[in-house]
Amino acid sequence: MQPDQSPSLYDRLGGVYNIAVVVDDLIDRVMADDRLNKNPAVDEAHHRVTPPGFKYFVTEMVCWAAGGPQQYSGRSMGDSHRHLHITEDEWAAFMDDLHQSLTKFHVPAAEGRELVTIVESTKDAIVAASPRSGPPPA
Ligand code: HEM
Repeated sequence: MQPDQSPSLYDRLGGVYNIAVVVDDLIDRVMADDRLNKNPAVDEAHHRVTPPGFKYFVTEMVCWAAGGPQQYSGRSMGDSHRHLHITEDEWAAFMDDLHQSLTKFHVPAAEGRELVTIVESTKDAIVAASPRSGPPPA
């Protein structure tokens, strides 16, 4: 970091050790969330992928998106979610899980909002890919 630059979100969150703690809690919530697992495709995938591997990819992605030195090495959000047919209600449940994890670890409001903005930026690739998410905008 240059002296005249403000610290990245990654640095303000405390780097990978802190980000991984929040992702660990979030993925535990998401994988056990009945609101998500009532979707059979999500339920199948949640029982197929291993929690450590899933946490690894999401941690890597959040670190990268927050300005850390990591390079995200997983699939695109469209490629990894298209087959899951995720609905608006399921998206809302995921965001509720995220807010619970941010609250649990007392992530400061400003940094929490920036993280939520990053996650929201993936919504079109994750939800709009679903044939069940409604008609395309006019
Ligand atoms: C309702 C919301 C979501 C649900 C139900 C969901 C569920 C899943 C499931 C089941 C998988 C494994 C897919 C498979 O291998 O067949 C997956 C992969 C993944 N998801 Fe999500 N997800 C959601 C939102 C998000 C968001 C918001 C992010 C990131 C900001 C994210 C990041 C990832 C990553 C990084 C992978 C791994 C990609 C790979 O395997 O290469 N997901 N998700």
